[in-house]
Amino acid sequence: MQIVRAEEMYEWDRRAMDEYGREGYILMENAGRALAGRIREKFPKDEKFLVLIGGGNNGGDGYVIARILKDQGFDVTAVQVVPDEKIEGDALYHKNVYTKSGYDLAELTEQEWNRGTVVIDAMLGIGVKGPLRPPFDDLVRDVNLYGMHRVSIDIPSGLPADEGEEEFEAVKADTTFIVQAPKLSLFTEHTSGYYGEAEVVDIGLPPLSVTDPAREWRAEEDVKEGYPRLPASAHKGSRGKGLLIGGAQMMPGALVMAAKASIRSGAGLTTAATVPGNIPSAAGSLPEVMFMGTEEVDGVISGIDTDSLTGKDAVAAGIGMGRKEPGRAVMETLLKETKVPLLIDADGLYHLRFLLDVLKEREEVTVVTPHVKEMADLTGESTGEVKRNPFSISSKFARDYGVYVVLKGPHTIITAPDGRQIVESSGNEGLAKGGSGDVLTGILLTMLMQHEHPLEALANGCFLHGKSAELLTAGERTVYDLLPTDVVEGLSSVFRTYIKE
Ligand SMILES: NC(=O)C1=CN([C@@H]2O[C@H](COP(=O)(O)OP(=O)(O)OC[C@H]3O[C@@H](n4cnc5c(N)ncnc54)[C@H](OP(=O)(O)O)[C@@H]3O)[C@@H](O)[C@H]2O)[C@@H](O)CC1
Ligand SMILES: [K+]
Repeated sequence: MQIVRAEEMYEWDRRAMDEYGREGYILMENAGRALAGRIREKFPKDEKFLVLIGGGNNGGDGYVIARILKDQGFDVTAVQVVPDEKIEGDALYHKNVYTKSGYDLAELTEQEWNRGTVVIDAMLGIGVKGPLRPPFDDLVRDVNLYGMHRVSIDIPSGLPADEGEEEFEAVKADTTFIVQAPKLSLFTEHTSGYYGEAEVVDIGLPPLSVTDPAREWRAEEDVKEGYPRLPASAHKGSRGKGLLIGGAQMMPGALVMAAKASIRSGAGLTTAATVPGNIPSAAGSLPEVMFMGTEEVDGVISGIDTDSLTGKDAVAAGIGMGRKEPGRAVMETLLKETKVPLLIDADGLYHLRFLLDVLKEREEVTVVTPHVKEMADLTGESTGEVKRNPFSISSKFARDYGVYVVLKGPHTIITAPDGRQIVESSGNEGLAKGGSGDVLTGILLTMLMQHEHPLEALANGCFLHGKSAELLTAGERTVYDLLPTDVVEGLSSVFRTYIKE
């Protein structure tokens, strides 16, 4: 499913009319009808609806919804919150249909506020610009104040559709029925909460690609389709030989979790390279993994035998490695000498910010997997800027350095060097724990070895990780006690449920 900016949504609508000959008022009828259908399914007939209608096409949708619900016998009070001269075009057409149907408009009084049980917010859609002007400033506050169930049409009124805007006042919806395609602000941290429970409603626009490069929200079916099948003749070579590099003397756990996640997610053979002192205990807990010692200074990795890179299908480095000086040279060597996909995470990302010129020179596939803070440090932006602009900041970094970016968060945004983006939303707050990232790194290492396309590999890896958490907390675990190591064990259920034929 495409994730659109406001201007891309308008482009879609315009092409539907200009190229496909669909009249605007028919598109609005279809939109309102689809939306009313969802409202009817969600709420019992004894609810009292208050429909607030604004002056643009969002208000036009509101007129159609109010009429259809009234046609079907629902108790609906409709209020046009702007003067008559503000209603034009397709919205005016539908206002006329509404009034010719014998339906009237009410004044918004204290009584109406108190009578309603569900408010349908069709005041402002994706056309909102700048700070709210009267009467919307007061109306938005009132909608948030009265104790009705708040249903926003397309987008909570006042909320920007795109990323980036910092200051706004908006309806805090309980439910949002999004028209045709999710907008960027559904996925940005400071805006997503305003949507409440969000559902995309297909209003029947012709299937057009309006995002270029493609920007897509992953559905579960896509994962199953895109997942590489293991041939019956699979051997460890065909499943991939991966190398994980990380771990300092005081931090053995990260590498162990990543290695375990790598083999559980299907790697043929995983080798873990770490400081020699960590090997006995790590090897004891992971008999399936091969271990090799690195050079070491002050308890951290200071050098790696580049022969160990030969014969590998992918390499992941940086987890639990520490931030001491010697690590930088190790990362520099890896950037220069790794001829297969190289994934850099955690402390590796810390070192990477001093090696951006080397990164730029690298020609083979490179993947970085930052969370917001790490992304901020890599790009020199503030964490606030990254949170508000995750799509464009990821895209710029991916293009500037020719890398794949996995920006981790409640909605993980995966970006290819050409700017294509996939949002993967599986997972829950149980994953917000030290070690989750290490598990993801292990899974992604395996995915990079098994998929033909890195973007697909990374999206599927994020899915496995997030879905494992979801399945576990739907069963024995809760978001409070879930551990990263549980997520590794939970992979079996994800494979069984979503991948296995
Ligand atoms: N086109 C499509 O692709 C499709 C669109 N569809 C629907 O149309 C919606 C978009 O409609 P839209 O473009 O008419 O804009 P919309 O959100 O109603 O707002 C415009 C109104 O808001 C006002 N206004 C703006 N800012 C303001 C502020 N700060 N403070 C106060 N007022 C402000 C502005 O007033 P003005 O600036 O003119 O005084 C104008 O009256 C979209 O969300 C979806 O629901 C679907 O049906 C089908 C596909
Ligand atoms: K709205």
